[in-house]
Amino acid sequence: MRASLIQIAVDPDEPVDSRRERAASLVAAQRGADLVVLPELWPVGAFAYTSFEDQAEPLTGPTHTVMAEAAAGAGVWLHAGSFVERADDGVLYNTTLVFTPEGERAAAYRKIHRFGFDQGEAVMMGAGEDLVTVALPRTTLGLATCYDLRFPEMFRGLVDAGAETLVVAAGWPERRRAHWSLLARARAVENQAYVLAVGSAGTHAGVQQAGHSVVVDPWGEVLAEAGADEEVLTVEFDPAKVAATREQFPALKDRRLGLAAPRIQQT
Ligand SMILES: O=C(O)CCC(=O)C(=O)O
Repeated sequence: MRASLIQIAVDPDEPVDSRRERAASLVAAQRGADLVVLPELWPVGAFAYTSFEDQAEPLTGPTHTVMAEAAAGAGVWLHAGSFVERADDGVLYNTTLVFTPEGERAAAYRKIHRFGFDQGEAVMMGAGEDLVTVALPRTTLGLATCYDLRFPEMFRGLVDAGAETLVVAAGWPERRRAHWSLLARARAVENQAYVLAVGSAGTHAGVQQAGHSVVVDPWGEVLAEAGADEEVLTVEFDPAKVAATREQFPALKDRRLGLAAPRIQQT
């Protein structure tokens, strides 16, 4: 399979509509790829909290329209990163869209773990409740967004639901880049799955982005890694390696705690 990770730069001086069109052009240029992935909140910027209300869109708003057309135009599976969704009840969500090569929406995932502790996204947005997987012809994707990367139990849940390729769309800050690289590899090794982690470039509301999108194989080897600036990271990977790794080194079969309610000894 060939995947293209579009590490788009978010420049506050670039109008959102222009960036949407630019993202669509970048997707169009990936014809021939099986899967194209964009990062978290690239239309508005992951840390541009003061713009969330103004830039919120319904599920089928402008980002949905432009990305559906881009997927169909390029004939690719498109993980369109995430955007600020305003639900019918007015609640905002950090929502990821996935489209088929025909431009049909295959999935929508609302970020489960909101970042910011007592501010920003954590107080401005609702939390998703559902784990989401998407069956492609040769692999099953498990969807995660940025801060989700810190929660291994979520990834184990995705693996239990059949995910073999874990896609993390992020707007990860440069100052915690070491965590990004380490956690992406950890999630791949512990789940014996591919990890496609795509970040953004540029500076969102003063927060320098880490870039360094990375693709890790089920053995923990880094297959490809981007630099800090805008770029498209293209990688070929063999989905069959997930089953082969799980068969050759069947650590997932040795799990104990999921089998029954664990006994807890407290002294
Ligand atoms: O966990 C982190 O260090 C970064 C998370 C984040 O920036 C986000 O979820 O938007």
